[in-house]
Amino acid sequence: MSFSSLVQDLALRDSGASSRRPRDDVSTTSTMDDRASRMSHPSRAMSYASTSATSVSISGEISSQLHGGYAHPLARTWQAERQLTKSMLIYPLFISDQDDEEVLIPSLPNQYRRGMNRLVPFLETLVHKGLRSVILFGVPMRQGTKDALGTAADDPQGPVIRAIRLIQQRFPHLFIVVDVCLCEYTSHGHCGILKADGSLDNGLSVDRISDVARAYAKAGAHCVAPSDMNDGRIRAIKLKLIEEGIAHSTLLMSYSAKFSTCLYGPFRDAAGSAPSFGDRKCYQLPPGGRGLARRAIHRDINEGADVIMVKPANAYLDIISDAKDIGKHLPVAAYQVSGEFAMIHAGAKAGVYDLKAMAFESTESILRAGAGIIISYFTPEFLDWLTY
Ligand SMILES: NCc1[nH]cc(CCC(=O)O)c1CC(=O)O
Ligand SMILES: [Zn+2]
Ligand SMILES: [Zn+2]
Repeated sequence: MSFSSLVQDLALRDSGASSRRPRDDVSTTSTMDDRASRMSHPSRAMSYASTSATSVSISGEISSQLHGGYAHPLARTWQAERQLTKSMLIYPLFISDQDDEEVLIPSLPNQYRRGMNRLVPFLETLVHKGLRSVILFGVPMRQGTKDALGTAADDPQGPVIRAIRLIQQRFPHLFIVVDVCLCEYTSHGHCGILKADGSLDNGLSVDRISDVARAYAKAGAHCVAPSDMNDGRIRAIKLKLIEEGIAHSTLLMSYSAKFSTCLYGPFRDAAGSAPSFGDRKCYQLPPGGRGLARRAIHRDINEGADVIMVKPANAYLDIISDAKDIGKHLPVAAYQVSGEFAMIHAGAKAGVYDLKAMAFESTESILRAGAGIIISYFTPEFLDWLTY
């Protein structure tokens, strides 16, 4: 049989099939019974046999038939290398030093800044729905708490250390990540200690940041995640965890590829961490700097990071893919940041798309790029939307 007559033959058989049932609605109307009867249909079996009998390679008209591979909803899930599950999600919490506070953050839809006394009832509901992990950000609201050294960051009576202890005690199965940075605690709002000329003093900053990380880990954090971007902080933190005898039980997640972006605006509103002068362009990465991100990822792996993070996520999928490629032996995390979340909400509100559909699509694209851990403000919604 010639190739063209084979194709004609297959086309005829196909049109025979479509006389029983319209071809196009396979995905919506096919039932298992329907499927089973088609599978065992003798003419079907013959057409497969005749395909292999001729030495036609799987090309052209035959390999162009893709729809069968994803007609069924289950088959569609098989097309993704990773399925979104509840255990991939980390939920950001803003913890204020005003114990009774529960204040909506205007630029960050449905997100609140909460004091200690509001934490347990709020988390109770989420834990019941399957929440596995949170990332904590401390927000000192009290006047006079901030200084040039960010002293309040590791205050044992400050919101973060108290929240670590409380959460660990009340929700022993919740994995506690703590963001480690000074910008929420410094009077100038930068992510470290400054020199007289206003630039970061890398040595002093790394020393201070690693002390803060050690304090959080000692208080019971399962994971410390430095977001400051000072050079060499991963190594310094790892050494202090080893010195403290807790390196074996503390995960070190590095914000390795953290870009300087306009997408952190709502977070800075929430945490009150906008710099009082200048910007973060000399320590956070320039958005075009793919090579720089690759170098930072390599460096942090060599310095002892257990997980590498890319942030923001959706506009940086190539970086996530690079991270997966460079860090073959490490899990990759991605942070869908405040501005991305606010943007998705704004689009939905403007009628551009359905919020849930976009929440899933944006998250699935992050997984597709290579991340297996996602820090997401959509976590409470996903706990409702996902079954496991
Ligand atoms: N170092 C602080 C920090 N840690 C996490 C975020 C951003 C998170 C978000 O936008 O959701 C920021 C903001 C910044 O660097 O200015
Ligand atoms: Zn910072
Ligand atoms: Zn931070």
